Amino acid sequence: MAWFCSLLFVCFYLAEVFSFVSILCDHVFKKFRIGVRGKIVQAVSDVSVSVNQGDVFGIIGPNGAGKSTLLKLFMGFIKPTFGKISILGKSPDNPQCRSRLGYLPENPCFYEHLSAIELMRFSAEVSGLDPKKTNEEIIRLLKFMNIEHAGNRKLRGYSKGMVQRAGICFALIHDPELIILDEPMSGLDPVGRKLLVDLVLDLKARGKTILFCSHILNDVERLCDRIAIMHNGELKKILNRKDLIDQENQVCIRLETFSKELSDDMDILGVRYAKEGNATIISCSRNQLKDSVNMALKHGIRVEELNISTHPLEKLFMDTISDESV
Ligand SMILES: Nc1ncnc2c1ncn2[C@@H]1O[C@H](COP(=O)(O)OP(=O)(O)OP(=O)(O)O)[C@@H](O)[C@H]1O
Repeated sequence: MAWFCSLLFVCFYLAEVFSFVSILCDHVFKKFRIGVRGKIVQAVSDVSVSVNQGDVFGIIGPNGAGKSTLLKLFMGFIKPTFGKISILGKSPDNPQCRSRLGYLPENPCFYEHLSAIELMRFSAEVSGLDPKKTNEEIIRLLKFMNIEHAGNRKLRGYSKGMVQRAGICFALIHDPELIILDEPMSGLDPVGRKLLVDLVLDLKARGKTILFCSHILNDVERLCDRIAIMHNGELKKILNRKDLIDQENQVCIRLETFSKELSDDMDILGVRYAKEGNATIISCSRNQLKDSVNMALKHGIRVEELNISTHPLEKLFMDTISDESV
């Protein structure tokens, strides 16, 4: 087993060297000490994950799960108590790596006396972007996020959603390879959310790597190649598109009586039968639905309820965080 782990680790590093991996996080822990007695909060606990170049990777989890702390560790704003993080093949606090990163914090707090254009120009200069390209990008991004009419106005006069839009432009002005967004949908109206979805898809099409955390499962579901579920500082599960499709295919049928032929919970050819009070609950995939219902009707058993999974991520999320044994 030990040799297998070592081999896996070597493979991880080789992939990183050849730039297939944008983020590598290896057994990372982060503790905070709070209060005069130095009580310990374990914000991140033994998280190992890798994000491949060109992927859209989402992190979801309840409030206080450790999502923002993990993103701050990736950005190098705080250091892990234990474990190793590599961003674009370098340490997160390496300046060369910083200029290739774009970041939107959870609550953007910019100098309010600057306009959105001044803010973006500042970011572009710090990142060493060609001044000619800077002007083009400023216009393009302000237009894309639909705030070009307010580009010269001071940020102190912006609404929450406008600050968020300016923050997204700020994160992208230097055309970074890796974009880390903490709650990017926060404060955006439905039009703004749609713009952001289009923006993420455009960035993905251009080969960028995007990592974001969000509570809006709908957006996470439609954008991400992989989704990590965090709870109590731990990474409980990583889902891919196939997991979502499998879940979407799930059907739950409630029959009015418990079949006498079923002595206990049973699994027959992928169809699961369970007792719930006097009823039978059948869980199967959509293509088994017709046969399962026909069989019940043939035996004169009435179908009381039929549930077809329409929010696969929500279901997988709720199951994961309610199952403490995971
Ligand atoms: N600087 C800090 N000092 C002490 N505790 C902290 C600090 N930052 C985060 N924590 C604690 O770490 C835990 C994880 O916080 P974090 O902000 O990462 O959660 P989150 O998943 O982003 O939550 P939310 O969805 O509410 O934004 C929480 O218990 C929080 O109180």
